[in-house]
Amino acid sequence: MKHISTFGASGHQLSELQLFRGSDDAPAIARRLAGCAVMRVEAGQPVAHGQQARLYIVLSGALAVAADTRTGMADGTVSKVLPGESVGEQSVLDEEANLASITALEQSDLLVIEADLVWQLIDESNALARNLLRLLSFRIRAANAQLRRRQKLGEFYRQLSMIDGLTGLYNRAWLNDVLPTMVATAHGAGTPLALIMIDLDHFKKFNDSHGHLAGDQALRTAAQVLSGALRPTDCAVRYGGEEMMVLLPDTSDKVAAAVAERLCERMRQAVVFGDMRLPLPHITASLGVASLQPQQDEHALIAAADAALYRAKEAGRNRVALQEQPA
Ligand SMILES: Nc1nc2c(ncn2[C@@H]2O[C@H](COP(=O)(O)OP(=O)(O)OP(=O)(O)O)[C@@H](O)[C@H]2O)c(=O)[nH]1
Repeated sequence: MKHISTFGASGHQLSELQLFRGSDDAPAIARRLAGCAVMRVEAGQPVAHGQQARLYIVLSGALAVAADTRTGMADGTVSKVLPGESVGEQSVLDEEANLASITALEQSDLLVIEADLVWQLIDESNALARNLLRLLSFRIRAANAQLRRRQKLGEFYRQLSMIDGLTGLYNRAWLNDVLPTMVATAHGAGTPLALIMIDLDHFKKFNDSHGHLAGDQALRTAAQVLSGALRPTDCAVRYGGEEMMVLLPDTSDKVAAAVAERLCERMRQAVVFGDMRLPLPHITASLGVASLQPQQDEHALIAAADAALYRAKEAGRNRVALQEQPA
């Protein structure tokens, strides 16, 4: 940055500077600014702002202001500051060194106003105070909008990490996150909670006979059967390889058993296409149903459904087994 002139000698007018628009006593303010430095900064060069808080007003050229790098808000957002616009007003107001990284996009001439003088001018000029408030309000709105965008993006990626890529069902991470709350809610409200564990039958054989890609397609088909057969409040999860799970909040054991029978039947009827012309053999599934018992936690609920599933396999597969009732 090179000192090339003062504002008074630069030929620029107060009316060019947005922050001073509408000033009641423009000549007096122009006189106060007359001795302020005009600095030249070459394209690509940083605007040195050091520890001293200063207000920079672009007289010609353009600056790029990158988002704050120290507070972790840096996300590649760059705003452009054009002639008449200012940068650094916030550092002047909160007396913090400027955290943004400012560089010249082209050769630029900048009016530099030291913090002390900015404060004196705020005391003297209502127009400057008003313009500053407007500018800050605009900046706060822009920052809020950016935060909201970032939150939405964060939520999007969070949800994405909870979805199984192959089937589109919720994954184990989602289950670990949500099931403890579902169990606590059911205990707290005294409402039932049912869980159905589903395992495709002889799936190893299916894979071995038709290939892993056909196996993947069968898993997708099974997931569609589950998603298509449930109420909006029910959730389907891919629990592991060919093991899936359905959570049925507020559902009695009798209703859950009926749902499991329906899923078993639809699974039997589902058609798996290896490609569009070639239907593969039907798949079947074994299902184990459990209902949340008093004092039971999520692990015990899963174990009960797993035990029922095991009995369904033992009894010949392609069927539903209910949890054993306490004697
Ligand atoms: N294609 C495909 N196969 C998978 C995937 N995840 C697990 N598997 C397969 O699922 C099969 C599960 O086999 P097993 O646990 O022996 O059970 P099974 O052959 O279904 O026999 P039963 O459960 O006793 O009826 C294994 O061959 C796994 O490789 C997957 O994402 N895609």
